[in-house]
Amino acid sequence: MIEYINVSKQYDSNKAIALTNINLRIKKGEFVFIVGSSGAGKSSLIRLLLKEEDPTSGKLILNGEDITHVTGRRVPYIRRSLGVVFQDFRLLENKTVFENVAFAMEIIGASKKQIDRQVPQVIEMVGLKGKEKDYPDELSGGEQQRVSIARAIVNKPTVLIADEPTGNLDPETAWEIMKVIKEINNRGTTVVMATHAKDIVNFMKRRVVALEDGKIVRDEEKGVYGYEA
Ligand SMILES: Nc1ncnc2c1ncn2[C@@H]1O[C@H](COP(=O)(O)OP(=O)(O)OP(=O)(O)O)[C@@H](O)[C@H]1O
Repeated sequence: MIEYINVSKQYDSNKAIALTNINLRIKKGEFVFIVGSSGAGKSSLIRLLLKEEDPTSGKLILNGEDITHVTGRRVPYIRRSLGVVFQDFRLLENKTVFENVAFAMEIIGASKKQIDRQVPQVIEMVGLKGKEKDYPDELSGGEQQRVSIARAIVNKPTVLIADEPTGNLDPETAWEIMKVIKEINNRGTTVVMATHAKDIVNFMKRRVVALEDGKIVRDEEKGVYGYEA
């Protein structure tokens, strides 16, 4: 469902190559950790999938569609099948928990009826029932990340992409967030998670793809973090 075929990315012709000949196939329902030191290319790999950047060469397939080069108008439709969670939550501070999640549905033109049905469901799923009317600044970091996860999954994406989702959280809260992400994966959503969280990767025993200097140096079915940091 996600396929990188010989993908390379160079941001600037006089700069180093961020990704070199990436061949990676991720099946529906898989849980994949992307690991590697800072600058190894994890975020670049994700940005290509989100169509924030085009590959310099190679081919990128998502759900059977060639998305290597797509025109601007098609990009929002591609993004609908991708839910994204970032390290820094990126919530709208002037909107409540409910409104933050509802906004993701409003953007794609969902009806009020659909919103009123789906938003409470995902808010409950991420464990925030009772917090619907709270604003982000009234929530803990872990709770804010739960809101951002609810927002990412409310439109039922086929893939959840998480770029360092536990990076701003203490270890205990990080585990709580991982439980939520794991549950989303158990319900059938593919998860691609870039992370430096060694303990989490080692405990989960999921597929691990390791990048170094823009190249895949390891791809293991039940992998470990494999670095000391
Ligand atoms: N917008 C950009 N313009 C130019 N070069 C970039 C850009 N984004 C990333 N790079 C370069 O591409 C390489 C890979 O960076 P990338 O951000 O993908 O690494 P990363 O593994 O996600 O790192 P981190 O763990 O710090 O987030 C680095 O050499 C970086 O300097």
